[in-house]
Parts: sequence; structure tokens; C-alpha cells
Amino acid sequence: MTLLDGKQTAETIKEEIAAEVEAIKAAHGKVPHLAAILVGNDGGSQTYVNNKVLACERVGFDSTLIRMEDSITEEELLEKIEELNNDANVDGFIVQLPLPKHIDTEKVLEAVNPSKDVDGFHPTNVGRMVAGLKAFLPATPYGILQLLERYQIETKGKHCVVIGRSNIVGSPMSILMAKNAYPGNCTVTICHRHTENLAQFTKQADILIAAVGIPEFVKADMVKDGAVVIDVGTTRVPDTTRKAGYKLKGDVLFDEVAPKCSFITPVPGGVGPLTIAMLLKNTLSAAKKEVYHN
Ligand SMILES: Nc1nc(=O)c2c([nH]1)NC[C@@H]1CN(c3ccc(C(=O)N[C@@H](CCC(=O)O)C(=O)O)cc3)C=[N+]21
Repeated sequence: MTLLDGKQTAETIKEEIAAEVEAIKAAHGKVPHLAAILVGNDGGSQTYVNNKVLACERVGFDSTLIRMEDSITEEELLEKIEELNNDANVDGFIVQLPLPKHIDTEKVLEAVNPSKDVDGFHPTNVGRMVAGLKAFLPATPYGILQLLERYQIETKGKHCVVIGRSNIVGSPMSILMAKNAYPGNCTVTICHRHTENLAQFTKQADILIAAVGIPEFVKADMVKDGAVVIDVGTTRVPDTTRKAGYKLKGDVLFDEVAPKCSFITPVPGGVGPLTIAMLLKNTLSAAKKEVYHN
């Protein structure tokens, strides 16, 4: 069993980005700039946004964190987005999810200019990805592709089973794994809450991607011997013995599943750090105008 070290891979990617930032700075006297809007003060979201800001510093990007109260109106958020769309100093920005219930998430995501949508959540980027055009890829699926590629895991002709069909992970992951590319060329099965006899599908997976958000959902008897298992879950479970007051749990019952795997990602230190690295990669692409040449 080989551990897929997301933390180390993310470090390598960030070093590559930092080297490019140096070159851009030398040539143009400016560096890529990522902004993030955080509405409210959900603990998990704060951690991720703070990690993004720290990562920006690490690679030499400018970053701006915009905090807004839980009580803001949709209109106020849309105004802020318009401001960032029009700010020539900002190359890319994200609106951290989830948003408060009184705000229409789809409307908000559609308001982001696709050329600055480094999360890849705008319908234009989703459509472009599906059509095989240049697009900002959502950071988590993009990070998983990087992990498969950098560990040189064979994907052609393999059966990839994705559990979960969310817009930000399960759906785009399934599309990318089926593409005529490396990593890709898989036969893909998407499972979700209405899948009958889930284990019958997961047991056939050469590559199993768990993106359900239920801690330790995938047990050993659901996994084939020698499978590659990618765990996207990062649920905070209360743990009073820890200083942070919580423990991070993946969607996979790691101790039981790992011995059966050829490769597996840990939680923490797996997919999470790569998500942040690929957000930076998208921001670099935005600054270099590699996707939209406006
Ligand atoms: N607009 C938007 N874009 C996102 O990309 C987005 C979002 N909203 N909302 C929330 C989810 C979740 N997410 C994570 C990012 C990093 C870690 C990460 O770095 N995790 C560390 C541990 C962090 C910890 O200690 O809590 C790890 O797995 O090793 C986890 C989760 C991005 N998301």
C-alpha cells in the first residue's frame, strides 16, 4: 500500500508556482492577486480561507480576504462581486461556500466574471470543461488528477467509481475521469444516495473516489483488493482530547480499508492541501490569461 501524499505533492506544486511568480515579477513588476469573500463565521470555512491566504503568501501572490456579516443582503454581496469583477488588480476571486440560506448561491456564482472564476463554479466554466474547451477546473477534481498523474497511476480502461454527485466534486470528477486524456479514459460509474446496492458497484472499482461527506462511510467490504482509493471527505468531528476541539474524518474508514489498497489518500494531508494548491494554479493561469485572453 502506498500513501498518496497530498501535502507533499501540494508543496511541490506550490514551489513550481512560486518559481513562476518570480519570473512574472521580474518581467512585469507585479504578482498574481487572489481575493476571497467569506460570508459569516463558519469554523470550517474560516480555516480553509485562512489556509488559502497563507498559501498565497507562500507562493508570493497578493491576497485579499473580504469578510462580510452573515446578515448581509444578496444585493450587497452581488455589489461586492461586481467590484471585484471590475478591479484590474484582482486576477481571480472566490466566494467561499456555503452561503447563508437567504442568499441564492446560483445567482451569486453566475455573477462572477468567468475569466476571474478561479473556483471554476460559473456555468460558463462548467460548460467549457464538459465541452473539452479551456476552462478553470474546479480545484478539488483538478487536484485529484494531479495526484494520479504525479504518482503515475494507470487510468486508461480502468473502472472509476465516484460516490457523490455534487457540482463541485462528484459531477466534474466523473466527467474528467471519462475524458480522452491522461489521467482519464476510465469507464465511470456515478453513485449517489439513491443507488441501490452501492457495494455491488464500489467493489468493482479500480479507482474509487469517495465524495459523500459522511465520515467513515466506505468500509473494507466495499473495496476491491488492490484498488486506488481517493478520500475527498473532511468532516469535523468533535474531539475534546484535542487542542482544536475536533478531529478531521474522511469518507473512508482508513485503518480498515488501507491494507487492501494499492494507493490511498490520508485525511488530513490528502486531497485538502491539493485543493488549495490548484486554486493557486488557477489564479496563476488567470494572471497569465491562459484560459480567457481578454
Ligand atoms: N468557494 C469554495 N471553494 C472551495 O474550494 C471550498 C469552499 N468554497 N467551501 C469549502 C470547501 C472545502 N475546502 C477545503 C479546502 C482545503 C482543505 C484542507 O486543506 N484540509 C486540510 C486540513 C485542514 C484542517 O485542519 O481543517 C487537510 O485535509 O489536510 C479542506 C477543505 C474547500 N472548499
